[in-house]
Amino acid sequence: MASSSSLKPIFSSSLTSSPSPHSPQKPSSLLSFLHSTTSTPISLKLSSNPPHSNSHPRSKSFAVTNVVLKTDTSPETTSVPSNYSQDLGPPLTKPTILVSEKLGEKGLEVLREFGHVECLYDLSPDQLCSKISLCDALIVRSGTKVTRQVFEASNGRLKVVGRAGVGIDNVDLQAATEFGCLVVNAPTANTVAAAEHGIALLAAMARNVAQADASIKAGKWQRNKYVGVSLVGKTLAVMGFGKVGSEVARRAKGLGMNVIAHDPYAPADRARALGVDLVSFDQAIGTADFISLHMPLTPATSKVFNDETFAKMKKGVRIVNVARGGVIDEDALVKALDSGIVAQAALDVFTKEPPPKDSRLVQHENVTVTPHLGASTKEAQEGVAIEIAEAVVGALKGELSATAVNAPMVPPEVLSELSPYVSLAEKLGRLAVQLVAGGSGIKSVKVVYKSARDPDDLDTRLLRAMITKGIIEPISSSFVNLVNADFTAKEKGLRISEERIVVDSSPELPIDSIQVQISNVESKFASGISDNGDISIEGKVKYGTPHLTSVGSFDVDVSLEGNLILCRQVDQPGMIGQVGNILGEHNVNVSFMSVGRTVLRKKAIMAIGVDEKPDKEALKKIGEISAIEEFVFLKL
Ligand SMILES: NC(=O)C1=CN([C@@H]2O[C@H](COP(=O)(O)OP(=O)(O)OC[C@H]3O[C@@H](n4cnc5c(N)ncnc54)[C@H](O)[C@@H]3O)[C@@H](O)[C@H]2O)C=CC1
Ligand SMILES: O=C(O)C(=O)COP(=O)(O)O
Repeated sequence: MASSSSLKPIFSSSLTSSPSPHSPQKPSSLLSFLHSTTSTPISLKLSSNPPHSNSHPRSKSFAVTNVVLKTDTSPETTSVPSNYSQDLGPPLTKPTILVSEKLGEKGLEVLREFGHVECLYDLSPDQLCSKISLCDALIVRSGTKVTRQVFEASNGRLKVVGRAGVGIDNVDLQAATEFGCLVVNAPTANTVAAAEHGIALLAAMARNVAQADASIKAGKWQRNKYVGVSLVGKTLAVMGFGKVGSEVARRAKGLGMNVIAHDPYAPADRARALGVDLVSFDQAIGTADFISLHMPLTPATSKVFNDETFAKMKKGVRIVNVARGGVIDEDALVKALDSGIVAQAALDVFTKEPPPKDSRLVQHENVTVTPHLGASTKEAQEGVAIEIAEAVVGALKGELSATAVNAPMVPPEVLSELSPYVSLAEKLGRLAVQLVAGGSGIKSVKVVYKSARDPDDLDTRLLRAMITKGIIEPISSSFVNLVNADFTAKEKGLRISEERIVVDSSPELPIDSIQVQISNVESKFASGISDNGDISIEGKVKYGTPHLTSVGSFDVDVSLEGNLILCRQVDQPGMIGQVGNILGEHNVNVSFMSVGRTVLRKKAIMAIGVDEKPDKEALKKIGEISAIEEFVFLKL
C-alpha cells in the first residue's frame, strides 16, 4: 500500500527553510547554471521554452543549447539587446554594469551594446556597497577592493566581476566563489606594456634617469654624481616566469644580459627556448645583479622579499618591481637600501596604493617610483578594455568564460557536446534526492559515468556541478552553479565521488549513462534502493532528451519531462489502465508510461510522466489500488 507520505511532494517543507546568509532567494524552476537571483538569474537556455517555465508548459524538446540571462521585471527594465535572448516570454532587463575605474572607450562601447553601463570612479567602500545591489556586473582595475562586504551587499544580484587586467589580488575570490559570482580577468592584453615598463625601470634605474632629471630641473649639473652601471653582461633574475616575466627575459636577452629565472610552476622547456635557466629561489637571488619581480601576490608570495631573503642577495643588487608591492616587505627593503645590500630599487607597485606621502621607501634617494603604470599604455588599455568587456558580456549571457578565474573553463565544443547530459545530470540529482526519506542526512553521493571513451577524455566538472545542484537545491535555500557547486557541497558536508566506467557503446556519444547513488540513507520508495543498499537511479540521453532508465534494480524508460509518478506493483494485467483512468478523471495529462519488472507476474515498477501534479484525491485513489505496493510523486 502507498504510504501516506507519498501523498505529498517530498521535501516540500524544507523548501521553505530560511535562506542562508550566502544565499539569496531561490530562482524559479529553470536550470540556473552560472548564477541566479530573484531579478536576473542566468539559466541554461531551453531550446524552445519561454524564460519563465512557471507560467508556460514545458516544451517537449528539452535540449540545453546555451546559457542565457533570465528575465527580469524590475523597474529598471529598458530595451532588450537583440542578442540577449531569442526566447519568447516576458520582457527582459538590460543588465546593469558598473565600471568603477577608467576603462578604454572601445570596451565601454562593447558593454553599452549589451547593457546599461554606469561609470562611477573613486567610489568609497561604502558607496560601492550601496550601489552594488543594483548591478549585475562590476568592472574594476587594481584600485577597487572587491571585498566580501561587496558580495554580501550585492544581495545575490552581482553575477560577474571583471578585472580589466591581470592581478586579481584586489578581489576576494573565496567570497566571490561562495556567493556564486564569476570572476574573469583580461590576462593577455597588458603583458607587453608591463614588460616594457619593467625594462624602462631597469634601464632608468641603472642610469639614474629619474634622479638626474630631478637634479637638472632643480638647476644642478651633476655629471659625476649620476654615473650609472651597465646592463650588458650582467645577470638578471626574473622571479615569476609567466607572461610578463618571459617577455622581460626576452627583452633583457636583447640587451645582452645573462638571464636566469625562478618559477616553481613554469615549464623548463619554455625557459630553455628563450635561453633562460630556471633555478631555485636562493640561487636566483644569490647570483643576480638585477632582480625583476613578476609573480602574482598570493599568500605564498606575500613579503617573500624580507630581511632573511635580502640577506642572501649579492651586495649591491638592484631590484625592479612591476608585479605587486605586497611581495616585498617594504620596511625590510628600506633597511636593505640603507645598508647597501640593495643598491637601488625601481618600484611601480606598493603595498598600499597610493603609498603614504612620507613613505621612507618612496622618498629614498636610491629608489625610482612610478604610480602603478605598468599596464598604462594606450594600446594596452584599449586591448584590456575590449578583452574584459567581451568576457563580462559573455559571462552575462551565460557563456563559459575562457578567462574565468574561479570556475572551470569548459571549451565551447565540450560544452555543446555535454549540453543534453547537463540537463540529465541535474534531473537525476533532483530525482535521487526526492527518493530520500526525510530525516536521513545525505553525506555521500557516488556518480558513475559509463562511456565508450577513455575516462581521461571525459571532463565531468560541469555534470558534477549540475548533479550537485539537483541534489542540494530541492532541500535547501542555496543556489548552486558552476562557480560554487563544489564549495556548496563541501559546506553542506556532502561528499560527491565519481567513477568512470568504459563500456562498449558508441564513442560518438560522450556518455552512455549516468548513475546517481546515495549511500547510507533511507528511502521513501523502497524500490529505489538497489541491491547494494544505496538509492540508485540511472539515466541516458535518448534522441537529445534526458530519460530515466533505471530505478533501484528495475529497468524503466521514461522521458524526464514534467513530473513523475513511480509505482511498485504486483505485475498483473490492467494496472496501466487503472492508474491511467484515475489520472484522466482528474484531468492529469500523461506524457509517458513505462513498466519494468524483475520477475514475470511478480513485481513491476511503473513510471508515469505527468504534465500536471495530480491532486491529493487522485494520489489517494492510486494508493488505494490494491496491487500497488508503494508509490511516490516526484517533481522534476
Ligand atoms: N604593474 C602593472 O601595471 C602590472 C602588473 N602585473 C602583475 O605582474 C605579475 C605577472 O603577471 P603575468 O605575467 O601576466 O601573470 P602570469 O600568471 O602569466 O605569471 C605569473 C607567474 O608567476 C609564477 N609564480 C607563482 N608563484 C610563484 C612563486 N612563489 N615564485 C615564483 N614564481 C611564481 C607563476 O607560475 C606564473 O608563471 C602579476 O602580479 C600581475 O598582477 C601585470 C600587468 C601589469
Ligand atoms: O593587470 C595588472 O595586474 C595590473 O597591475 C594593471 O593594473 P591597472 O589595471 O593599471 O590598475
